[in-house]
Amino acid sequence: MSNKHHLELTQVGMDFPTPKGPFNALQDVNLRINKGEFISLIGHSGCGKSTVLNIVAGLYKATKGGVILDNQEVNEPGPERAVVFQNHSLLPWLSAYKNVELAVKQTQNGRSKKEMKEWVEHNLELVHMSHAADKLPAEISGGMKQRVGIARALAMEPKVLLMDEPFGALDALTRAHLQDSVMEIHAKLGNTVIMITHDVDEAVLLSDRIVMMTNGPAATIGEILPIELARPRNRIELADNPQYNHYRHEVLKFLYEKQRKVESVEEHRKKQSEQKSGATQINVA
Ligand SMILES: Nc1ncnc2c1ncn2[C@@H]1O[C@H](COP(=O)(O)OP(=O)(O)OP(=O)(O)O)[C@@H](O)[C@H]1O
Repeated sequence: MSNKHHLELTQVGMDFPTPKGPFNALQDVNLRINKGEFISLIGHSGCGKSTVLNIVAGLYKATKGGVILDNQEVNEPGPERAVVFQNHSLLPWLSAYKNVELAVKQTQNGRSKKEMKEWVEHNLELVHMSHAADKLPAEISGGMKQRVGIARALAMEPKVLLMDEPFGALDALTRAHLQDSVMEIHAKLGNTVIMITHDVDEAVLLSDRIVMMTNGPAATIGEILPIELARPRNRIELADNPQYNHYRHEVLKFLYEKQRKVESVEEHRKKQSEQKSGATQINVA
């Protein structure tokens, strides 16, 4: 069997059951991702980005098509696909160290006590959180909690790191620091990453390719923009780089000309609450 592509989404479609009948959120989503690629998903609120991510995570089952990771069909959540959500989701009664340790214990890691300690410490070090290893989530800032969430995901040694607006709730400066850390970690570990973002600069700075989604219903991939900027990337140098600005412009053009959102935020929220009525809650920006 061919192993050319590491992660493949083929003809993925998703219908959600609603009181008014099935709602076709996604249609014909096709994407081939290579090992080590950093992919951003961008598109207007409600287009289906989280649905795509949740299908890759194995949290949702596509109603059409499917996902293959290293020649194996994805049918359920697994430690080889770790997820980082916008709201860290750390266990509040466990220290940063214990939160990471618990995640590692859930994988079949076969580490001795000493190796486990070294591994947890190593992952906290990667996200620059060694100094706060013994703090509870309530004792650290939002940015620090997000760092621990990333350490926890990385410590599981996932083949694919899935991030749903990981920096969405952070102030601009903290966000910039975390983006730099994620770029550093990606350069070091070479994980495959899929990240949802609403931030055009973040998408251009971090990605190898930006996947731009059309508005729903029946949302799909509208365009894919390869970002051919040399790494390591420096945000200050890139601010004056014409190629960087060209990429930014392409994404903005897609979002605000080609896929201009006609629906107001109010209409979107109303529609969402009607559709869900008791279904799983998702984050709305
Ligand atoms: N469990 C569900 N039941 C019914 N409809 C749903 C469900 N989950 C999502 N939807 C609908 O599917 C569409 C895509 O939702 P999704 O959350 O994937 O969008 P998104 O692009 O991630 O949005 P945002 O950027 O606001 O987080 C929306 O119209 C949403 O209302």
